[in-house]
Amino acid sequence: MSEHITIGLVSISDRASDGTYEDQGIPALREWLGRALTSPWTAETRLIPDERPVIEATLKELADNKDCSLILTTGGTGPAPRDVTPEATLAVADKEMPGFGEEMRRISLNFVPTAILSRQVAVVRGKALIVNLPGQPRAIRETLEGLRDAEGTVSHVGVFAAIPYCIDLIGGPYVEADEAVIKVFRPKHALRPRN
Ligand SMILES: Nc1ncnc2c1ncn2[C@@H]1O[C@H](COP(=O)(O)OP(=O)(O)OP(=O)(O)O)[C@@H](O)[C@H]1O
Ligand SMILES: Nc1nc2c(c(=O)[nH]1)N[C@H]1C(S)=C(S)[C@@H](COP(=O)(O)O)O[C@H]1N2
Repeated sequence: MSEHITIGLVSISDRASDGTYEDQGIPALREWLGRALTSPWTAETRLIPDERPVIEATLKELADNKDCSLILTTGGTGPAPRDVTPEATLAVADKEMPGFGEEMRRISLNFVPTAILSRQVAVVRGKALIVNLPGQPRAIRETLEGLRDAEGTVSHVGVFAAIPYCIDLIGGPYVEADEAVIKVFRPKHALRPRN
């Protein structure tokens, strides 16, 4: 019963977008989603500078015109003057989803004490869930997949566990993932038979 999903992947970095260094954000997002998703998916990718109007226009285009049910941004969530990803995301929001930011900071504190410097937010715009992730490429896996102990058992569940059901609730496709990477949770009444 898996359905196809279009996912917007937006890397927000002055230096990656001007070629100072190679962007690792979009490759890291692609790599993680490639391992995690068992549903068919395609990506709409954008590499853009830390410019609020550009970020807002990109999020609107992906949500409104490109049929993205999920948009993951990476970068620009910190306190530096040019970090404006959360402001741009909130500016295009219909609804704020505070649980994602709260939980990602909690997960990230297991990895770095500077996790509290990320102002990352998540919002719903129309039929799209938009989630900010920090710019460090490794933060993508850390926040989406969560934390494992030495035996590989999950000790802190990543936020991706809640993303498919959120997409169900806003009228998007039914998305499934590989339990070995991330165990998606849905209430019993919302579960569909496996393919
Ligand atoms: N797209 C990216 N590709 C590779 N590394 C990145 C990327 N974005 C961020 N990083 C790394 O993570 C660090 C922190 O990310 P942050 O978003 O704060 O970048 P920054 O220092 O504001 O600079 P910039 O916006 O030019 O990437 C960066 O200094 C860089 O080492
Ligand atoms: N999981 C995780 N979260 C993290 C980090 C990280 O390496 N891993 N880096 C932190 C740091 S150092 C900063 S400054 C903030 C904001 O990063 P950004 O401006 O690149 O989005 O995210 C924080 N959150």
